[in-house]
Amino acid sequence: MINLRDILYVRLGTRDLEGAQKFCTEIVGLQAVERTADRLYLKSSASHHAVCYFQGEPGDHTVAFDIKDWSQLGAALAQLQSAGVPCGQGTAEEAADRHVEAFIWFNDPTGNRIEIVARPHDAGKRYFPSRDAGITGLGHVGLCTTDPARDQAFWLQHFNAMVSDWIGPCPLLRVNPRHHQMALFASQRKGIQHINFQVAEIDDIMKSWYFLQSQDIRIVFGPGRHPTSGGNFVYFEGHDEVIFEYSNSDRHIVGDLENYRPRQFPLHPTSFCMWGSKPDIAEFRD
Ligand SMILES: O=C/C=C/C(C(=O)O)=C(/O)C(=O)O
Ligand SMILES: [Fe+2]
Repeated sequence: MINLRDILYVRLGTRDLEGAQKFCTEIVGLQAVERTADRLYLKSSASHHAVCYFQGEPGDHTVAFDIKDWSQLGAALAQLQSAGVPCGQGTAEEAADRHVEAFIWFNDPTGNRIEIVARPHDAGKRYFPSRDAGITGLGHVGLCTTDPARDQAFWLQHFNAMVSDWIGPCPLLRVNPRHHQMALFASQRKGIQHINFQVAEIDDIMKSWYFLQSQDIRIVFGPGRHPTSGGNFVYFEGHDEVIFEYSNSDRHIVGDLENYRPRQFPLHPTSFCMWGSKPDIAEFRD
């Protein structure tokens, strides 16, 4: 069993680093902390970064989690290798690029690239955004899956992942008490379906909703409220058509875990939004 602690960062290929920087700083409210000819690092908390754009193919996505016990990284790789999962050890140069001490990578059964990180670097500096969106940190990703049941079984077999709720066949998974760090949404493709940043309060979501509209940003869902995590949300389309979400979900699964039963929500619009907002997102349509 590989014990993960939390989601740490995403890596996104782009052919336009300048556009990514403009969108993420001026619209999303992330802080650019480092920019080279082929890299852009953006932060949303005390961690060195939450998003790294690299010069590459749009759609080339990676999601990283940090491992609870850094000494178990080798054992994690051995477990994945012996199960025949495509995986490998990151080089020292690749670790430096990620601002971590060490990492391994693997592909989930859909083909999503996942990295498991040991000893990620803290910044020693506060997150100081250029736009006050109220962001408190990277919350979760929606990850595309070509077979939700198969990929759920994979995550439950190898990791400390637990199902918090389902929408249709799609599980919302947690590796710590927060309601979810990853949701697997059925799709024809691999890659990140949306990137969630947590914000402090509903006011931040509504202020952003007005702000995004004033900037002609395409709102693709919300404002609304998820019955699953209980969070208020707004989703919008960003650079390279990547979808971003702000939400203020504060549901934690704690207490009598033995008897916790994940709730099954039907694949129906009310399971995505209890206020009646309709998503304009392929994977959220029933
Ligand atoms: O609309 C479905 C998504 C639900 C939630 C939630 O409960 O917060 C997400 O944000 C998600 O799974 O991405
Ligand atoms: Fe989400």
